[in-house]
Amino acid sequence: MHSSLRDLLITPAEMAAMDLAAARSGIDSFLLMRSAGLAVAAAALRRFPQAQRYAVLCGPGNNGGDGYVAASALVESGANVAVFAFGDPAALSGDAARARQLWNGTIDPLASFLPQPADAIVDALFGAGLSRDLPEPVVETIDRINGRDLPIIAVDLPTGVDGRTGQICGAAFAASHTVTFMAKKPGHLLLPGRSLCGALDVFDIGIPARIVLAGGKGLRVNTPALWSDHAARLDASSHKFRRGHLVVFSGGPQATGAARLSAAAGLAAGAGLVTVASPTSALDINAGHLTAVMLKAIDDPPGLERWLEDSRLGAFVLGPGFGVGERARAFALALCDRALVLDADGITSFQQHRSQLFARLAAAPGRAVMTPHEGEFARLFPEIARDENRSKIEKAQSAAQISHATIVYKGADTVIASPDGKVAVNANAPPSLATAGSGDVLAGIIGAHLAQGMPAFEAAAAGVWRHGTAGAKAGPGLTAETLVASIPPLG
Ligand SMILES: NC(=O)C1=CN([C@@H]2O[C@H](COP(=O)(O)OP(=O)(O)OC[C@H]3O[C@@H](n4cnc5c(N)ncnc54)[C@H](OP(=O)(O)O)[C@@H]3O)[C@@H](O)[C@H]2O)[C@@H](O)CC1
Ligand SMILES: [K+]
Repeated sequence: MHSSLRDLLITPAEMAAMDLAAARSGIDSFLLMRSAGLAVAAAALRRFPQAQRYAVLCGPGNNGGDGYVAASALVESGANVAVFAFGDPAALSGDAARARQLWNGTIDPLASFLPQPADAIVDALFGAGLSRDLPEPVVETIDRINGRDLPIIAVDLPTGVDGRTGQICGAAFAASHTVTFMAKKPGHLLLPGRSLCGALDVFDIGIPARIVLAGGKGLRVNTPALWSDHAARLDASSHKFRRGHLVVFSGGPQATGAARLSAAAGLAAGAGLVTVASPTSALDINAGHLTAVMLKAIDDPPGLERWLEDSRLGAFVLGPGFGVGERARAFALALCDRALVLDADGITSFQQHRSQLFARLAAAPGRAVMTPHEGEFARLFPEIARDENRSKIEKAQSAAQISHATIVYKGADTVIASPDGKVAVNANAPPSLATAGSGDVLAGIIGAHLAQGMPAFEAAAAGVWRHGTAGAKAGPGLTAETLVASIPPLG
């Protein structure tokens, strides 16, 4: 695959537009379907050579067309193949009708398909063109097959997974393997779709990279390619590779641990100096637990304003363990024109005061990152959260636009979106990352990046990636402390 396509995400609508552009440039669309079907057949033979029968399930559109090509290729290679169709195969049109003519065997109705113990199933029922909930007979077939521990190769997407959103349209195959074409789709990365794809292969069927790149809207998988330039610049301009002053705000005497965890993560992630800003009432407790991290008493907004006159303070993390309420709002509003990670209680504090925060962020030239998990996202963006039509990517994009902050919409499929339209989906987080204190560590890493001068989107994307890598390195029994110890180098 062309290297520039490796991290690209293409929605089904963009893919359809690219097909048209490819056809207009003189590329024969049937040859694309042929390449797609051959890639599926090759994957089936390579992955499941022990199958006694390949059962190819074909749908009413081009996904089905890929299935007929694959079925013919499998027979040519000597395999035992049976084809089952949903809908009337005689009603196929265009390339799919042409592909069907390649198939010389019988075509049985989908409803008659009885899985056998040594079957491998090729799922070519619906792919990118799925536009509504699956019809009942298809749902019944999926229910009959899922859970029987048969290998399933999905063509493009497991039938039932919406390629734009990753949501399930009534039911979906749980595939062992998915073969898609040219570039990944959002539904391959967003949950629950990602958990249904099995191993994912992206196969180049011959649409020129320039057409694919021109047709994509800049959706990306979060990898170092997105932000490594900024990391390299830091490396070059800082001989110690540690710089910037990060401030993390502590809660009261009963709630200091979260801030210290963020501070420790910030230090481990490369901030040159880290200060915990603590209420006087919690100074002794914080002092008893801090060594390399400094401590400063900050009790109220006037005290904060005076301290902020020191321009060497680079970036701020506000939220972990801080407490919800008026004080959090006053502190956050005072920091909007700086580099700020607003997390946890800092976000929840604005549940009833959203427009005040968004207006301040719109007016302020700072670098703001907000890191809501699903519950916090719904508190700050209730209308967007409720809209079942939008994908998680689209929700994060809308939230970034209306809030004027970079949004890190957390989860196993974290999405990072900036107000100017940049967006990335993260895919390197192990399930064990969902542990107490994990979010505090993430906020600290992003804060360190901001303190080092990275732009907000890149700071956030790099933070999410390093956090995921640290999770993988710390292993299944990770705690927030081992996570901090496992943060990998930035460059
Ligand atoms: N460049 C590429 O990427 C290439 C892609 N290729 C392949 O093409 C696939 C996309 O093909 P596609 O657009 O024909 O869509 P597909 O998924 O077959 O379904 C469409 C059909 O299903 C119907 N339909 C939809 N939902 C339904 C429902 N719930 N219940 C019932 N019917 C429903 C819909 O009818 P309609 O919505 O119009 O009523 C239409 O008839 C793609 O996934 C890949 O495998 C390759 O061939 C080569 C190049
Ligand atoms: K499919």
